[in-house]
Amino acid sequence: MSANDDRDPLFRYDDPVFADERLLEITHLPGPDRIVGRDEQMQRVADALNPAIFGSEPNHLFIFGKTGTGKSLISRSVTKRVISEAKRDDITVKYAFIDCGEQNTEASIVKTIAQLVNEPKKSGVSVPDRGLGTGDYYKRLWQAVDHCTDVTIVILDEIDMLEDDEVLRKLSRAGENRRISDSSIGIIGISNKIDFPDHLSERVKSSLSRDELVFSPYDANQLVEILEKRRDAFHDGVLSGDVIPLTAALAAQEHGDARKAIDILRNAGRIAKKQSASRVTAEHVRDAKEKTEADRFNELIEGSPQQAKAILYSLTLLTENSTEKEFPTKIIYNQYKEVARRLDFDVLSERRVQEILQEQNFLNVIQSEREGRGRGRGAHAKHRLLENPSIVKKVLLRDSRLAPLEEES
Ligand SMILES: Nc1ncnc2c1ncn2[C@@H]1O[C@H](COP(=O)(O)OP(=O)(O)OP(=O)(O)O)[C@@H](O)[C@H]1O
Repeated sequence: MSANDDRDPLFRYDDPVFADERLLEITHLPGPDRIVGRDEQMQRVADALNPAIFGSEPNHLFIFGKTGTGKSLISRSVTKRVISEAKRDDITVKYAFIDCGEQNTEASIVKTIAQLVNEPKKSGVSVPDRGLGTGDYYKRLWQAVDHCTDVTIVILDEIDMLEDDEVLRKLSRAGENRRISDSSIGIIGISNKIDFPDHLSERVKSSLSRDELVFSPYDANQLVEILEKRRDAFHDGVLSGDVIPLTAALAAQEHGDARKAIDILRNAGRIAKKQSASRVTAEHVRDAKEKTEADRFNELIEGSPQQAKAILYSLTLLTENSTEKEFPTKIIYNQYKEVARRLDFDVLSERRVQEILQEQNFLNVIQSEREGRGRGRGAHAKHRLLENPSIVKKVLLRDSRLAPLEEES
């Protein structure tokens, strides 16, 4: 009798494809021996954080680069190494990793850092989830930082999504302003937008001295190397010879994006497993690319209201049926009116549609550029999809309220 004979037959207990799928999950932090081609950037981050090892204030640092170029990986990896090195001299370094896309208000950022750092027995304070004003959360943060750590490293991912940059000024000047006396704080800000510092308020710009670092995209060879170092996520012999080079080539098409490469490889394995295939092949990789792009687009529009989806659908129809790529608001509006009627939606005003297009531009779903300058520029903007229309359409039609469009198309 085998070990699985008494298990519930409803489930599967073997995995013929993956040996350890977690190695391909986005939350997985690979060890230094699996990190490829980032020695120089790692050294620069280490230089900025170096004082923390002795309990002194690190230099603040902004890291820029396109998606999937290893910005958060290198920040987290070096921070962890700082923490363990400091520990050898009894220095406590803690870190808070915050995604400003999800938490963008001053109060929620301060609260989260305080909760991550705080040990109530040491600080004598608690940090409740709700019920305090921003000022009170700051007070508890200073208490927590002073009593529970020597150095706190705050990593702010997607820092350009911050609603108010005042939090940067307060965190960076906490020591100087005697908010904290026995501890210090270092900030690592991460962004895809290289011009982000230009948008900081003058107060923050002048008070936040920092180093800056740019991460360039990977080339296809580096992507191959990154994937090779995760090959052990699969059982021996499961990956066909062309799978890794093809995955790397597809991920390098727009820019060398390691996140996309790893996502495609993981999805290819999942598709193969679903089909009960014994090997992952080039065909699985191609299907996985489409799924990866659709999932990514889905993440971008997940929270969007149905009216916004109808507007995007209108832009998709225009894109599909024309050699043009960019369309003025007016044209999109005319198409939208027809789509809204077909869906039995209330028809929004042109001004509202313009606003929604601007929001989608902000979310990086579309790109909007004004034509000329001066007043009324909103109405004269031109918009284009940033994703392949067939993928956009597929994802939009996943929404059951938009599904009737599929039957008619
Ligand atoms: N040099 C590298 N070596 C090994 N794996 C890497 C490397 N760079 C990135 N990765 C992997 O690629 C994925 C994306 O990396 P990461 O999240 O650091 O990118 P990012 O630049 O912060 O992207 P985003 O702006 O989208 O957050 C992660 O799974 C990470 O482990």
